[in-house]
Amino acid sequence: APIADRTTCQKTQVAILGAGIAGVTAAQAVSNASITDFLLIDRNDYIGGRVVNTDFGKRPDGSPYTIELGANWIQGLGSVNGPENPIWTLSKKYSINSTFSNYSAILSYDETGQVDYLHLLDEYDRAYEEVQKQSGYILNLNLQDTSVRTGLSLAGWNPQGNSHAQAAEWWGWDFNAAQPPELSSLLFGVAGDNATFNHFSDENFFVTHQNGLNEFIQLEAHQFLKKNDPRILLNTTVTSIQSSEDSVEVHFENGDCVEAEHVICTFSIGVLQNNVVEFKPQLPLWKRDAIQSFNMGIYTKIFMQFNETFWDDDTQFFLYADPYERGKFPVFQSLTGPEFHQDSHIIFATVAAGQAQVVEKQTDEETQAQIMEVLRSMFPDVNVPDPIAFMYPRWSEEKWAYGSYSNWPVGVTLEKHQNLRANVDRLWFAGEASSSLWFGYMQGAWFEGQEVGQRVAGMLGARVPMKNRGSMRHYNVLHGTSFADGYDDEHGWNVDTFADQQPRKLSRVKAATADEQIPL
Ligand SMILES: Cc1cc2nc3c(=O)[nH]c(=O)nc-3n(C[C@H](O)[C@H](O)[C@H](O)COP(=O)(O)OP(=O)(O)OC[C@H]3O[C@@H](n4cnc5c(N)ncnc54)[C@H](O)[C@@H]3O)c2cc1C
Repeated sequence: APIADRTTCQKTQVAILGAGIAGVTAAQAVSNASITDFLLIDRNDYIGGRVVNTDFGKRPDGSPYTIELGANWIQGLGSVNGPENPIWTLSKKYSINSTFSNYSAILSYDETGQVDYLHLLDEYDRAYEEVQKQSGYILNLNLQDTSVRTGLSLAGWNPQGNSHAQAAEWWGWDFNAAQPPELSSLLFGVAGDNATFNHFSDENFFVTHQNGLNEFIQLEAHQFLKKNDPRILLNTTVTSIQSSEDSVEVHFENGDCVEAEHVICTFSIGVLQNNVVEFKPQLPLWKRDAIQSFNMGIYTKIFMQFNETFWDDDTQFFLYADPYERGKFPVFQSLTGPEFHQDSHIIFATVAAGQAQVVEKQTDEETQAQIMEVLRSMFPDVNVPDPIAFMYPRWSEEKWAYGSYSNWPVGVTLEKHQNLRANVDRLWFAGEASSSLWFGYMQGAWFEGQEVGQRVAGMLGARVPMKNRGSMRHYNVLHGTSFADGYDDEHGWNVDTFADQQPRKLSRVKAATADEQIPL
């Protein structure tokens, strides 16, 4: 638009887009570097992003419980003299209530009722130990990555046609990854598991805090922000991000805009993949490729309150093997035990990936009817009543998330993932998905936000740790394992596969340039 038509944007040094964990830690790092001229912007009306709660059900006095719709566990806590998960540290600092998740307090079921197939969980674990070894070889010897499915098969684990084994596998893999083994990278899936559960520790604490888990993020934010601080802009939806050589303009749905020296974008990759925000000029190919290559998993908790507890209240988990569909209401988790919401008669089901997608498209009534059928088959000797409260979020449809959390797919290399992390000049990216070790977890968002906040502070002249100085590395071109002239008879390649019949072979000596990487 001609200069005269343009509204003048509010100027700031750093605009941080998204006030989830990554946005808050980025702002904190900027603030800790004595840079006070920044803005923290979010379309929601609260700080916390995917750490979000809601009121649910009723206590005897009529008041509701607080339940977590997003992150619920602090995963991998830390050991006495070893490193500690920063989320655990903060949860202790702010006295967030949580309870040890006892994964041995589990019973197994199928469509005929309670059936003990828990030995399959051990069998899966033994196969998974083999997969862990494969991951180590792949990393150390620079071997080609493959899927967790392939790794499990090579380790002798084949749940085909066995619904009990499929339930055990869902419990072992999908419950955390939010995607099935065939969609998960063996190398990075296992390494990510190790980063959380070996580097820190193998415990998970389930948060029951009645002010909501995101209280720790809000209290931490208010260590450096005042109450009603004008630097926080909530209810503000970003529609476009326009980069130029010496500044970045951020435009909002309400017509306002901000001009910043640096912008830190912490939107989920679901948001970035769905083009809700327009980038002008469009992001470079290496960045768009990385964004579109990563996976966003869906993980949905379906909450129910009954007027009685018809399940064993000493048991935390009820594993269900559906005879027809893998992952159909595979786990029910009781919250009525004394360490949770005692006598609340609340239980919730978890679904992930394709099953979550189906459930999120259905009405509450449809889903409730399906769940009741499952519960009545699991407890054939009990008169299972209908729930008195029922609700679940629709993560795949939330315009500010488009999914629950990321999962590393087969085919994304460390370099391609680095392209997801890297800045494009003055535009920086951070969030759980940009963490190569802790993608999918709150701690991933925490570490990435902090690093990028420090880098931006460093660009603005602040003293920051050496390792976080300057632009982030990116790769313009990512090479495959085969050269064009290797597509020959010896490899069964005896016709030309170019659509326009124009062979465009690159020679072995000439490296591809960014231009040549334009998709054919
Ligand atoms: C169902 C579920 C279960 C989970 N379980 C766990 C768990 O048990 N343990 C664990 O460690 N982690 C868990 N996670 C993952 C954890 O919640 C995330 O890793 C973490 O919260 C991500 O933080 P973030 O800052 O990267 O992103 P976000 O929290 O998504 O922050 C990004 C912010 O950007 C805002 N935004 C997006 N688009 C726009 C726009 N156009 N304009 C303005 N603002 C915008 C959003 O509103 C959001 O607040 C779970 C997540 C989900 C959804």
